[in-house]
Amino acid sequence: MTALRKLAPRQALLEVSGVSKSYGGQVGCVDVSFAIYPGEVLGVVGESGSGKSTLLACLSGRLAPDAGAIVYDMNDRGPVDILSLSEPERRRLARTDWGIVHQNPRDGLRMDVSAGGNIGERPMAIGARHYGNLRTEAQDWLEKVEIDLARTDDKPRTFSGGMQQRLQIARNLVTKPRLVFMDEPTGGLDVSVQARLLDLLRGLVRELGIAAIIVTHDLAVVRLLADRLMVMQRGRVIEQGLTDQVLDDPHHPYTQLLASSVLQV
Ligand SMILES: Nc1ncnc2c1ncn2[C@@H]1O[C@H](COP(=O)(O)OP(=O)(O)OP(=O)(O)O)[C@@H](O)[C@H]1O
Repeated sequence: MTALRKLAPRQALLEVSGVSKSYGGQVGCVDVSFAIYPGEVLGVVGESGSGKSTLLACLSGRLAPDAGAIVYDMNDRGPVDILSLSEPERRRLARTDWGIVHQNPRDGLRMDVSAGGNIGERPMAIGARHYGNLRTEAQDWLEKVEIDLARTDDKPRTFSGGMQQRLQIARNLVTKPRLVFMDEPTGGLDVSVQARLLDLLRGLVRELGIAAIIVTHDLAVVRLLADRLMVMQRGRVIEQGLTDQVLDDPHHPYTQLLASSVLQV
């Protein structure tokens, strides 16, 4: 008789259950639950004020939710509720396993440190010391994000918005995090710059096998980048599923409106 091997259940990288956060009487997000697996890209869309940024801030440990659990599968410890971590532990996680790409690159870059220095900081924070290797690695990443190597020693404040955003991406990805949180990564950029940046992001995320949670109000961004999509309205998740399925066959009236407004453009 052939022995049937039992498949081990796949461990989620991040498992979120019942997360809620309000600001006084104001609803931030309500009872949000989902799981994300290694290498998967999850898009979170919704109109302004639907709770996307609140959710992202809770997930990345920048804001304490009022209720719920956020369990992250740590490399060295296995699944841990991030709310139970001490502040230094959470900071270490943010420097090693996670990346955070802010909408405004000024929030994610050190504007008074050179471009090369911005990239080298994360490897240094986890122990890299050899100057020559750090510079080579920084320049590899500048090339990956299409920034001229002649700008290695320039400060990011002398860069265009698109270059700053590409530098912020390099700074986050250099240590190959397992999970990257992105808040409107192409917001505030010209349409032509957005398209190039999206292409670049898609290539890097796929090449490195990184899981990502991307918050955006732009359906073109999720169409291009996200394997799965979660739609939020008034703080609640109203629909989630595979991106193409949700956008091509939306069930909730709000998602139908969202999908049809894109088609009409
Ligand atoms: N610091 C705060 N104090 C009070 N209310 C807040 C605060 N931050 C967010 N809110 C409220 O929480 C709700 C969700 O806001 P949030 O910023 O998470 O939405 P969003 O979907 O990210 O919006 P946007 O796309 O405009 O950034 C909104 O009603 C907002 O007014």
